Amino acid sequence: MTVVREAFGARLSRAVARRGPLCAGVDPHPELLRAWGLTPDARGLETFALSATEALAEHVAILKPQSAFFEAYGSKGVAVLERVLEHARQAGTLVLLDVKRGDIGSTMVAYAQAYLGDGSPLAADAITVSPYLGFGALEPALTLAEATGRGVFVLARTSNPEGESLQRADSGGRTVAQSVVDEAAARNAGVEPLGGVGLVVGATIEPGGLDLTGLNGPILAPGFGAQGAEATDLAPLFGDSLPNVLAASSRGLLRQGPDPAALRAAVLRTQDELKHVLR
Ligand SMILES: O=C(O)c1cc(=O)[nH]c(=O)n1[C@@H]1O[C@H](COP(=O)(O)O)[C@@H](O)[C@H]1O
Repeated sequence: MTVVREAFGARLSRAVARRGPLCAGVDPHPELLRAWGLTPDARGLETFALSATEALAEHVAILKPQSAFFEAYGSKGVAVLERVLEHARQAGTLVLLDVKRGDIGSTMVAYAQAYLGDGSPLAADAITVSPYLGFGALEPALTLAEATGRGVFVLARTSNPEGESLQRADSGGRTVAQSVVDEAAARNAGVEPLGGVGLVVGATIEPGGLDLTGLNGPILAPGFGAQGAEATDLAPLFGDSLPNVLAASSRGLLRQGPDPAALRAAVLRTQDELKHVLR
């Protein structure tokens, strides 16, 4: 049964208005577990991920657990991820599950059901998807997300240097990345206050080369913090689209733990920096 839920764009806009545009990543790297005095095993993962979620969730609009760090511990790790999703829900935070899925359409149906289907144990408010098997192959995820009030964030220009040669390649007079932007913009046209098809554009990339003006959707900007991007990089990069940007940071925040007060202080500090830039 599909639960009728308000559209993702509306839910996200409200959350950002209330808590600011920071997306806190929950990336349980083994070295972070060790730095928190935990063993890099399923038990350490559980303590790390649940403590981080508890400390961060109430203070940010959206939380982004990175699935791979949970999958690495097999079924026990996935069970912890399910608990993170539940905890975040209870804290009233939206969850963007970072799984970067993208497959042929018939398989995409199954991925969509797993992460965007009502009643699925791993259902989140939104997921990251890769369009590099073709934007059209994402259709099952886009359709189910829209039907269930969920969102997707499509990789356009990623924060890693290796992405550039593929994403900036020419695709009939525009870059491949721009073609992804244009497809997402077409899906979001006319939706108020914001469409549910977001993009991922790394905060580390050079400004220019991507026209985001017609997107009418959220833009996740990872690379903030540990990968070197700073709040002051956002305005030159995103220009008029700045109000739709979610700055994402994982290790930059998590390295401040395990003290919950220190984690919260890092969130508040980062939100303050963003506030100055985004106004
Ligand atoms: O989709 C993502 O979240 C993502 C896209 C991208 O282009 N670059 C990128 O770093 N990410 C993710 O964002 C997070 C960045 O982590 P930190 O570098 O620790 O802040 C990781 O979970 C990455 O997988």
